[in-house]
Amino acid sequence: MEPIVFIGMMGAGKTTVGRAYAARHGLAFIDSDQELEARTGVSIPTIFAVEGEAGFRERETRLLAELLGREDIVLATGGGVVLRPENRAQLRRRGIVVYLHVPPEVLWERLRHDRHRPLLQVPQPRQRIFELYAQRDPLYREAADIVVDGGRMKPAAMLARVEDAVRGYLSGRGERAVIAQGEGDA
Ligand SMILES: Nc1ncnc2c1ncn2[C@@H]1O[C@H](COP(=O)(O)OP(=O)(O)O)[C@@H](O)[C@H]1O
Ligand SMILES: O=C(O)C1=C[C@@H](OP(=O)(O)O)[C@@H](O)[C@H](O)C1
Ligand SMILES: [Mg+2]
Repeated sequence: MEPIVFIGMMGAGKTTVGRAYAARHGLAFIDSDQELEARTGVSIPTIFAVEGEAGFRERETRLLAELLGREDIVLATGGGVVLRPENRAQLRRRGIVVYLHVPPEVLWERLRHDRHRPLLQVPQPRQRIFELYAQRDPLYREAADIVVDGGRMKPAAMLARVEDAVRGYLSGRGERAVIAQGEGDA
């Protein structure tokens, strides 16, 4: 099966929910940012500091193309992966793409003390989240096969919604209904 790919804003729960989804379904989990950190040996903030956002985006695009070629993985992307049209096209071509949609005020509650996201190290981080949301929400919707709405819900509740949505999506694709049944029973 092609990769199940989580997209959405910083703090939407891509890493948290993606890892849990993979564990429940016996799939390998890869987080794009963690993979970049493992390969470069430095943190995401350090990549931004040394190469700028442009350097980070180059690495992100190359890695996305590579990982979308794999089978039977769950991929958590970084929030900015949809910025490049070529990435959106790749996502649409290959991958079951799940947009975790979380409103910006909830994202802010989760991220206000976070120091690991370089784009939020600005004087007005709350405003920045709202701006990024306004810019990116249409791009996530463009790239997604499935949109899952979340708000102030625990990761387990979000995971349950994702499982329902993916199962429904797969069962609408003919032969994949068999796979979806198996996953649902797991
Ligand atoms: N459903 C949720 N409810 C509350 N906190 C969450 C939820 N999902 C994730 N979090 C927390 O929000 C932060 C960001 O989650 P993360 O999975 O890293 O998001 P992303 O990878 O989309 O940026 C983490 O501290 C995580 O523990
Ligand atoms: O939104 C973004 O542009 C970014 C999101 C981060 O990932 P998360 O969405 O997992 O926080 C990480 O890729 C980098 O800091 C840039
Ligand atoms: Mg993440």
